[in-house]
Amino acid sequence: MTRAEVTADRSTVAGAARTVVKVGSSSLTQRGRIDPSRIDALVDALAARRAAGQQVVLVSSGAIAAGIAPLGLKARPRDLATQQAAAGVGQLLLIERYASSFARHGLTVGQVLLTADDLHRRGTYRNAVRTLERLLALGVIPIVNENDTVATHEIRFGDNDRLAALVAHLVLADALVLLSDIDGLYTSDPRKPGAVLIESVSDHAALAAVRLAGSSSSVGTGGMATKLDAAQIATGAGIPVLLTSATSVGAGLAGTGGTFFPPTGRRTASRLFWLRHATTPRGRLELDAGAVAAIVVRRKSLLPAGIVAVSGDFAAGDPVEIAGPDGAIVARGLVAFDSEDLPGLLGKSTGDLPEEFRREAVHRDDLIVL
Ligand SMILES: Nc1ncnc2c1ncn2[C@@H]1O[C@H](COP(=O)(O)OP(=O)(O)O)[C@@H](O)[C@H]1O
Ligand SMILES: N[C@@H](CCC(=O)OP(=O)(O)O)C(=O)O
Repeated sequence: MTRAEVTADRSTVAGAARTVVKVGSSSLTQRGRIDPSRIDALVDALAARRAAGQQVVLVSSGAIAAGIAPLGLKARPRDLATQQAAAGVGQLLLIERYASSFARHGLTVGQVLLTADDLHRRGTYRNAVRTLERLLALGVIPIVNENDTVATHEIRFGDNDRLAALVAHLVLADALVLLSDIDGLYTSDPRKPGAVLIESVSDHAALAAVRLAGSSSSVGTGGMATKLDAAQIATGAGIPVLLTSATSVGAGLAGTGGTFFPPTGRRTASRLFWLRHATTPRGRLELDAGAVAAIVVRRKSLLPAGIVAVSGDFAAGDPVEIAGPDGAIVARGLVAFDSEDLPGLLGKSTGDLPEEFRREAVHRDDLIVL
């Protein structure tokens, strides 16, 4: 790609009518507390964007990190219950601070806390979309975080980089800007000599050569790997991504600096887009060859008759992976039965099923072929 083309692509970030901006814990907090000056600097840049008539959705981490000092803790807690308690304390302080900082610009904020389950279920997915759209229409800045006080390891989005990519898809954003404590992706650990900033990534396969280290901060969770996963999810949904430092947010929103990821796929409004990227399917269905052909080639629903084995512990509505006779994963879907009910139904044609179980195991509207 020539430099001129890269520049043209980057202009999509500057001109985006709707942008999702994600900021990490390390860029908002210091020594277990919110750093008000960093919040103000971020808010000033986002408010300037709004003043230019562009919409912004902020995905902000920092709930756990902001709760550390107020709880008298020395470091980020390791156990889930204390993390959840810290998030309960820190999220409130964070939103309070954002609200007063945006108020300096005459802007109102709205808190949106999501769990992965909210996006799995059709009803709550639509609610989330509707609420975000209405907040934006009302001129509010939505501030999204994972609902950490109830999210356990099994039901987490994984990290807020992934959450930001899914939110960008949810609101059909025109750009995703990931802000961190580093000014972009480097060829190797930027704390060591020899690392070079990568300006643009149009071929995700080429990233295999990049050496990724963990987070350099004591409060960040994912390091670079989760940012690259997020960039891949968003660009695959047609959304350009810019990865830059929170201190360069103004330049980043103007499309300069950082690492740019041009879109690789088409824009899609599919509710099931997230399913392709769901971190942890709750179970697995193994099919016979006929059932694989039915769902993959003929795009039919999956009936209990075509399932030969079930594993995992799941409830109706949960995401499961679907494998062929050779064990290869061919699809993902939202299963319509609890795991304890399915084994007794396998191989039976619909007419032979007890009346209360006479339905598809995975409806084709809830199925995504990989
Ligand atoms: N190849 C790399 N390029 C850039 N940063 C890297 C790389 N490998 C590891 N990192 C580290 O990843 C960190 C950012 O991740 P993290 O701390 O989780 O951020 P955040 O809290 O902003 O989400 C950087 O501070 C950097 O030290
Ligand atoms: N939801 C968590 C953030 C988890 C997370 O991904 O943090 P980070 O790596 O700083 O973006 C919190 O607010 O503490």
